Amino acid sequence: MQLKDLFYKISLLATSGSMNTDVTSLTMDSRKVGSGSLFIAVRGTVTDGHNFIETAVRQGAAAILCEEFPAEINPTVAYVQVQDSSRAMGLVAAIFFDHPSQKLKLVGVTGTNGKTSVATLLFRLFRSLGYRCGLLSTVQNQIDDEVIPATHTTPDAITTNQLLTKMLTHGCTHVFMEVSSHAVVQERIAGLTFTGGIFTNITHDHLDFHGTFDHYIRAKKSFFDQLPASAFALTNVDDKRGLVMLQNTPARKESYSLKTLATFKGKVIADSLFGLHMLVDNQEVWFKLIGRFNAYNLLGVYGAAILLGEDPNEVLTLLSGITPPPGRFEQVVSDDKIVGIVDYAHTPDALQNVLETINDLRQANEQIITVVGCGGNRDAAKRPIMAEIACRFSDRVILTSDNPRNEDPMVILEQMQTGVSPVDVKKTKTIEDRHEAIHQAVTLAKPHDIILVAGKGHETYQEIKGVKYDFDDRTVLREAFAERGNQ
Ligand SMILES: CC(=O)N[C@H]1[C@@H](OP(=O)(O)OP(=O)(O)OC[C@H]2O[C@@H](n3ccc(=O)[nH]c3=O)[C@H](O)[C@@H]2O)O[C@H](CO)[C@@H](O)[C@@H]1O[C@H](C)C(=O)N[C@@H](C)C(=O)N[C@H](CCC(=O)O)C(=O)O
Ligand SMILES: Nc1ncnc2c1ncn2[C@@H]1O[C@H](COP(=O)(O)OP(=O)(O)OP(=O)(O)O)[C@@H](O)[C@H]1O
Ligand SMILES: N[C@H](CCC[C@H](N)C(=O)O)C(=O)O
Ligand SMILES: [Mg+2]
Repeated sequence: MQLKDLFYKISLLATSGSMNTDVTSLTMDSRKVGSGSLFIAVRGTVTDGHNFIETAVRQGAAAILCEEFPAEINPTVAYVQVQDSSRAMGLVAAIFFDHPSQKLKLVGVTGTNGKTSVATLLFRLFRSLGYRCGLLSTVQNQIDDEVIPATHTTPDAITTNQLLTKMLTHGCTHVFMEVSSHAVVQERIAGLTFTGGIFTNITHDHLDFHGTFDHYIRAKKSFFDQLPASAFALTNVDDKRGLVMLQNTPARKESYSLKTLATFKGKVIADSLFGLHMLVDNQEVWFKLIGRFNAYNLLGVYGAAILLGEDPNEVLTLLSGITPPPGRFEQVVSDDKIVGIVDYAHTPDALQNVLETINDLRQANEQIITVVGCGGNRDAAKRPIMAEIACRFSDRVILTSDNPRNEDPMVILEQMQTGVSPVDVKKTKTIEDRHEAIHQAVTLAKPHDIILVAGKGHETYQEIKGVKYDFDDRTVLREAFAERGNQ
C-alpha cells in the first residue's frame, strides 16, 4: 500500500520523501523492522521510539511515522510527521488492514473488574447461539476453538487489526474484546469501529499509571466518548460512575441494574456455592456462576445480547448453562472437603467482593484462610488496602508474593503489612514464597474450611525479575491437598 493511501484521513504536520513509497508492513518496534516496513516511533514510559529511527532505517524501513523528524534524514526513506503518533498508528493500522472492525460486530468491555468475565461469557454465549466468534482478553485471544496467547488485556492497534482480519477470514461475525484504561490512554483502540461498549464498574486500581482517580475515570469515559452514534453504550447504573461514563457519548444509551430502574433489570433470589438464582427481566433463571458481582456480569451480558438483536428466552436458556472463565472463583476441593478457591481478585474491590461472597456462602463455623499478594511495578497504594480487606473478612491471612516483577518482594510485603491493624497481627503470617504460603494454608486448614488463593487466577507463571517461572495456583493447591491426603 502506498503512503498517501495510508494517510488520507490524518492531518500531517510535515513530510519528507515520496508519498508514493510502498509500505508492506507496520511496526512500532525497531527490532521487528524489515524491508518495506513503516516504523512508527512512539514515546513510551521506559524509552522513546524516536531513539530507534536510525536503527529502523538501517534495517530497511521504507518509511517513518513520527512526532519529530530525526537530525539526519535519509533521502531514500519517506518521513511523515504527525501530532500524536500513537493515535495515528491506530488510524493507519485500520486503513492498512482495510477496516476489519467495520465488517463485524465488535463489542468492547471496560471497567476495573469484570472485563474478562463479561467478554468471555459473551464469546461463549454467541458461540452457543451458532455464530463464529472472536475474543481478545487477558486470559487468551481466541478465534472459535483456536487459542492465540495474549500478552496484554488489550493488544496494540496493529496486533488487534491483524487478529480481527484473521477472525474475518475465519468467518467470524462477532468479536468481544476487553478495553483496558491503559489501552484507551495509549490510543490502542484508535481507528476501531465498535458496535457496542459495556461498562462494568470503576474502583481503585492503576493509580500509578493514571495519577489520580479522576484521570482513571476520564480514561474509561473516553472509550464511550469515542463510540459512533450507531453503537450502543450499556452501563451499570448501580456503579456511582455508571451514568458519568455515558455523559458525552454519541451512542445509544442503555443501562442495567440490580437496584433501580434500567433498560435491563435483575434481582438476585439466592446465591450459593452451586450458582446464582436470579430474576432477569422478570424471568426466573439459574446460572452456574457464583457471587453477586457475577449477577452484574450476567446482566451486562444479557443486555448486550439483546441489544445485538438476540431473542431474550434463547439467551437466558443458553446463558444458564455457561461456565465462568478459568481462574475466576475456580474451586479445587480436597478429599477431606477443604474448599480451595482460586480467584483473579487483584484489586481491593474484587478481593472484598469475593470474600463477602465466601462469607455469605459459609454455612457453619468454617474458617476462611486467605492467601494473597500484590503485583510489583503496579499501583502500590492498593497494597495496604488489600491486606486490610483480607484481614477484615478472613480468620487467617497469609500475605505472600504475587508477580514481584522488578520490585523486591519483601518491600511489597512490608507495604501490605502496614494495612494490618494491631488486633489482626496475630492471625496474619507473611511467607514470601507463594508455593510455601499455599502449602502452609493447607496445613492450617481443617475439613470444610475455605482457602481463598487470590490475585493470580488463570496465570500459569510467576514473574520475578523479568523471568516467568512456571506457577499455577490451582496446581500448587492440588499438590498440597494430595500431600495432605498421603499423611
Ligand atoms: C505501561 C505500559 O502500558 N507499557 C506498554 C508500552 O510500553 P512502554 O511505554 O514501556 O514502551 P517503551 O519500552 O518505553 O518503548 C517505547 C517504544 O519504543 C519502541 N522500542 C523500544 C526498544 C527498542 O529497541 N526499539 C523500539 O522500537 C517500543 O516498541 C515502543 O513502541 O507499550 C508497549 C507496546 O505496546 C506495551 O507492551 C507496554 O505494556 C507493558 C508490557 C505492560 O506491562 N503493560 C500493562 C501495564 C498494561 O498495558 N496493562 C493493561 C491491563 C491493565 C488492566 O486493566 O488491568 C493491558 O491492556 O494489558
Ligand atoms: N462485576 C464485577 N465486579 C466486581 N468484581 C468482579 C466483577 N467481576 C469479576 N470480579 C472480580 O474481579 C476478578 C477479575 O475479574 P475479571 O478477570 O473478569 O476482571 P478484568 O476486568 O478482566 O481484570 P483485568 O483488569 O486484570 O483485565 C475476578 O476474579 C473477581 O474476583
Ligand atoms: N491486568 C492486570 C493484572 C494484574 C494481575 C496480578 N496478578 C499482578 O500481576 O499484579 C495488570 O496488568 O495490572
Ligand atoms: Mg481482564
